[in-house]
Amino acid sequence: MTKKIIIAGPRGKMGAEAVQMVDKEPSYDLIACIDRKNGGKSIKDIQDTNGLPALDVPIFENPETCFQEMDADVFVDLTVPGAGFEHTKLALLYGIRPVVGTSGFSDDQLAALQDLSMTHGTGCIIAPNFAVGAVLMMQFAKTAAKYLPDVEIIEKHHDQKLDAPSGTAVKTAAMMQENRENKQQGHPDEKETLDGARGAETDGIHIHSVRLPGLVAHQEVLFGSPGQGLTIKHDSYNRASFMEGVKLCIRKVEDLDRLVYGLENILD
Ligand SMILES: NC(=O)C1=CN([C@@H]2O[C@H](COP(=O)(O)OP(=O)(O)OC[C@H]3O[C@@H](n4cnc5c(N)ncnc54)[C@H](OP(=O)(O)O)[C@@H]3O)[C@@H](O)[C@H]2O)C=CC1
Ligand SMILES: O=C(O)C1=N[C@H](C(=O)O)C[C@H](O)C1
Repeated sequence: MTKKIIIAGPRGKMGAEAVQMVDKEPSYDLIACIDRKNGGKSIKDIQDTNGLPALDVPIFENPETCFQEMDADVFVDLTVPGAGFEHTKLALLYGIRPVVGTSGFSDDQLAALQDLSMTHGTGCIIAPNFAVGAVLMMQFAKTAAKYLPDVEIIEKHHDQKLDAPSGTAVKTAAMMQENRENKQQGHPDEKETLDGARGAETDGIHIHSVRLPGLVAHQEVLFGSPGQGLTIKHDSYNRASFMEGVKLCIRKVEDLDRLVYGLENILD
């Protein structure tokens, strides 16, 4: 059966990639987009932005009007945390299943969406990373953390990224923490002579964020123990790397009646 899809953020790097992917998939129908700057136009009016095709798909500025007027099955959000949170709440209220790639939600925002999804019995997937290789990296890191509790994360992204650390790094740390003994790393008396030298820290795990032009999305998880090291590394070289994961979420969200956080929970 054809899946009717709404995408928010179509002019963005990920949004434009998702519009192209949905357009090419015979069983998907892109019925609308949400874009705060182009309400009343259609995708063909803004074609060529990040390679958008000339599609006769209406654009809504107001997400609520879009969800009210368009009878969609799935809503895909690829925007920024503030707008993404509001969009996702509204989609759940209107019974449209959200697939959210937007990163940077707070724990409170995640908990609020979890509650809303549960209350309405409407499935929702929030995936910090849609690339299957990245999800495997996180799972391998989780396994390794049981045996090698000394670990640091280096994540590297393009220099247009708004949030740091990346959603992937935060999720990797949380997954490792499920398996890792609590541990103070480094010298107990260590001092930063330059603020931030040791990166950010969550549950004793340090995360270092690199932002450079030319990069897409890359992460290394470095484990150390006396006399040995282990590095688990993943690279996304382009945004097509995320699209199989988006498709998987669009397929799986239909069967859910609650929020799932992370692609690893729905991999076949
Ligand atoms: N889960 C995953 O696998 C991946 C997730 N991401 C995440 O997806 C999100 C988008 O990434 P990317 O495409 O690279 O980012 P871009 O900056 O290229 O695109 C973001 C889009 O969101 C729009 N936007 C910004 N602010 C608002 C707002 N307040 N309301 C509505 N729309 C807004 C922007 O439009 P405007 O011009 O109006 O600002 C733009 O079209 C990020 O959170 C990123 O971390 C990225 C890659 C993979
Ligand atoms: O902004 C990006 O580009 C990416 N964001 C996600 C994140 O914050 O982890 C996923 C991927 O790393 C690309």
